[in-house]
Amino acid sequence: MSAKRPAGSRYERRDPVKRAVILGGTGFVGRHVSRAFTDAGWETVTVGRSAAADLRLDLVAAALDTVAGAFAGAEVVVNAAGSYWGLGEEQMRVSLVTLTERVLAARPPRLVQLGTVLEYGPLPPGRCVTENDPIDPVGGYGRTKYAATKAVLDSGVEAVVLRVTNSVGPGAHPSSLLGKVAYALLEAVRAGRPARLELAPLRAVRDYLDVRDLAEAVVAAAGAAPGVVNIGTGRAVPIRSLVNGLIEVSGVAAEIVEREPPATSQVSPGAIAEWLQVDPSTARDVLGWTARRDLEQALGDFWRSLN
Ligand SMILES: O=c1ccn([C@@H]2O[C@H](COP(=O)(O)OP(=O)(O)O[C@H]3O[C@H](CO)[C@@H](O)[C@H](O)[C@H]3O)[C@@H](O)[C@H]2O)c(=O)[nH]1
Repeated sequence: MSAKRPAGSRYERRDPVKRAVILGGTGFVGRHVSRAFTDAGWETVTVGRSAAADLRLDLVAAALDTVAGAFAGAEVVVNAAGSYWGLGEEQMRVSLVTLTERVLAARPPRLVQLGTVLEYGPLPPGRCVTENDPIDPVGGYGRTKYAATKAVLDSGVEAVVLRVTNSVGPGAHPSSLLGKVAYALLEAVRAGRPARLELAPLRAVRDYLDVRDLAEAVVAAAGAAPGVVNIGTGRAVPIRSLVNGLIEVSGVAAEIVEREPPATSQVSPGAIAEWLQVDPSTARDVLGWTARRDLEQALGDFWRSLN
């Protein structure tokens, strides 16, 4: 370790600022990832299709040279890109797998790939999902995310794949369960009436993270040994309690109506996994990371971010 010099001295030498390129850096998770890197002293470049991105780029359509150019000067590239809400499996294949293949073809110096715990097969209630559990995704989302992970692991690019559980916090997607609830509550506030929340039966018990904890896991992964790491809290909570918690912080009078959706409708990417709890020990040992925020805060901050 070098000796400290007085600040402002002409001998002062700062470490060069490291650059992280965040693909999908204007999305729900990507925005928080970008913020966490900035907070940790990194320079960040967000890449995405929206005008809010530092670099506006469609990673599927752009020329490979252009994608490679986006990685210039980067120490690490984070892949948090790819839409999936409301998309069929074929469309998800393009938005998640083709996109990842193109990122790999552009040879990032180092990659943190955001995968999902839905890449594993369903586990019996009470069991924690570990990195050694069988890969047997049930839905189209889990299958396509796994195909993207496999492309990463087979590519020879130095990469950490994070298999992530559900997350909530400011900017949560309007199509997610908690997004739907929050926007319905907001509409009710604006209309000055109680909310009526029509939902598929709230049977699931899931491991939920504050998205800002997830973002810190990504920063920790930027310097970690290559491999696959599951990211979650290690605690499964009934999603009904999260819905009720959100209603409570909103202060809006609400009626929940639970109804089986038609067999043909896709409720959620992970509707099949009713029980989901992550074993957080690899994340702790390999990344030195543990979730530390509580969900009440995450729900409250999400609600306040909409007002
Ligand atoms: O009306 C509804 C809507 C959803 N759910 C359930 O609520 C949970 C959360 O659903 P949702 O917010 O739609 O997200 P998931 O399908 O769980 O997918 C999220 O969680 C995955 C990991 O767990 C991530 O990989 C995905 O990116 C992320 O969108 C799931 O168990 C759903 O079955 C209901 O019970 N009723």
